[in-house]
Parts: sequence; structure tokens; C-alpha cells
Amino acid sequence: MKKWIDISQPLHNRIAVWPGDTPFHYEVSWSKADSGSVNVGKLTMSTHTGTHADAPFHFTDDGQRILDLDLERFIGPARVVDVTAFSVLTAADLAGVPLEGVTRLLLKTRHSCNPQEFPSRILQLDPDVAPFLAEKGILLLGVDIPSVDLLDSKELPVHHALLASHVQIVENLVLDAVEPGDYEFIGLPLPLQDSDGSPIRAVLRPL
Ligand SMILES: Nc1ccccc1C(=O)C[C@H](N)C(=O)O
Ligand SMILES: [Zn+2]
Ligand SMILES: [Zn+2]
Repeated sequence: MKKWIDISQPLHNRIAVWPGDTPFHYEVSWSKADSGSVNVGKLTMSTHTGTHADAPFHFTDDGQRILDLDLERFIGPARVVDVTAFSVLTAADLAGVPLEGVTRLLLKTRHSCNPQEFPSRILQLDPDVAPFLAEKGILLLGVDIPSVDLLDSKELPVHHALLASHVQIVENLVLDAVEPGDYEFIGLPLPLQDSDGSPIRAVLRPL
């Protein structure tokens, strides 16, 4: 049996966050020395830090929250496709990619990513990608960048198009060391009842 590959950003106090968002912070708030028994940590973070899933509530006030999402989407076969040659990606571009029978698509948009550095430019996805993916039967789209929309977007047209097409969004994957191809994917969100997003531990195993 092949090994699972971790495709998650490590969460630590120097991880890059969305500009202006809550910095990630972990500390031991109650040490073994103090408690006489155990180390107990305390976390402060934005729900969109590191490798994470977006809930529709992130960009729609009446949208589903993380705990409402169907877990089936976050476990199962996935295809990794290299789109590093593109700075804009449309449905027409994806028409040349074999996607028959694919239910989860992970896009490798850059050769390397440094989770401690927020990117200045990212791939531009055309919103027409969303209905195209839905038509292929794709349930989840994962990217190795902080957003499926451009970094300065306020309207978030790609987020909205993916929601309208019932495609789950996963962001900030680490695909540097991953060859294009077919894998088993697991990337489960935490059971955060009211949340707009959740960190996931995303892993792949070659099929
Ligand atoms: N505008 C923001 C402000 C603060 C924190 C995150 C965002 C995002 O929109 C993040 C990105 N679109 C995401 O879905 O993770
Ligand atoms: Zn997000
Ligand atoms: Zn997002």
C-alpha cells in the first residue's frame, strides 16, 4: 500500500494569513509546570488560515455553515492537474483536460508555495469554470492558493459561481511535491457548527 502524502500547510505562529486577518497563534496557556499535570494549549486563528474549506456562509449570509456540509465530498478519489502554465484559466482551457469520471479536482497552479509568504499574484479562474466542472460531475475543487477569486476581489464571482454549481471549495493546498494524477483524497473540516470556514488536514494517497 502506498503512503499518504500530507498536502496541508503546517499551522504555526509564522504562517501567512490573509492581509489584515487575525494572525495564527498557538501557545501553551497552562503548562505542566504550572498545572502540575499537563500542558494545555490555546489557539487563536482565522477560519481561512492554512489549508481550509469554505462554507457558503463565508460569502452568503443565508448560506450553509461548516457543520451543514456533506462529509462525502471531502473523502474520495481526486485528480491532480498541473495548470502552472496558465495565468488565466477558463472552461475552454479545461476542455482539453481529461476529466471523465473525476469527482474531485485539485489544481496545481504554481511550482512552489511558501506558506509563510502571502502571494502577490495568483491564478485567475474564470467563473465559467464552475458550471463546466459541475457538468463533469465534480463535487470539490481544491487550489494551492489562498482564494479561488483574485486577491482584490470583493464580489467573489468564482466563489458564487462554484456555490451555484454545488462545487465545494478548498484553498491553500500544498501541491509542490505532488505529481499530476489520480489519488485518494481526505480533507475533513472540523465540526464547527456555525462557522464560515474550517481548517482541514488534507492528504493524498496514490491510486
Ligand atoms: N476577504 C478576506 C478577508 C479576511 C479573511 C479572508 C478573506 C477572504 O476572502 C479569503 C478567501 N477568499 C477565502 O475564502 O479564504
Ligand atoms: Zn477560504
Ligand atoms: Zn475562499
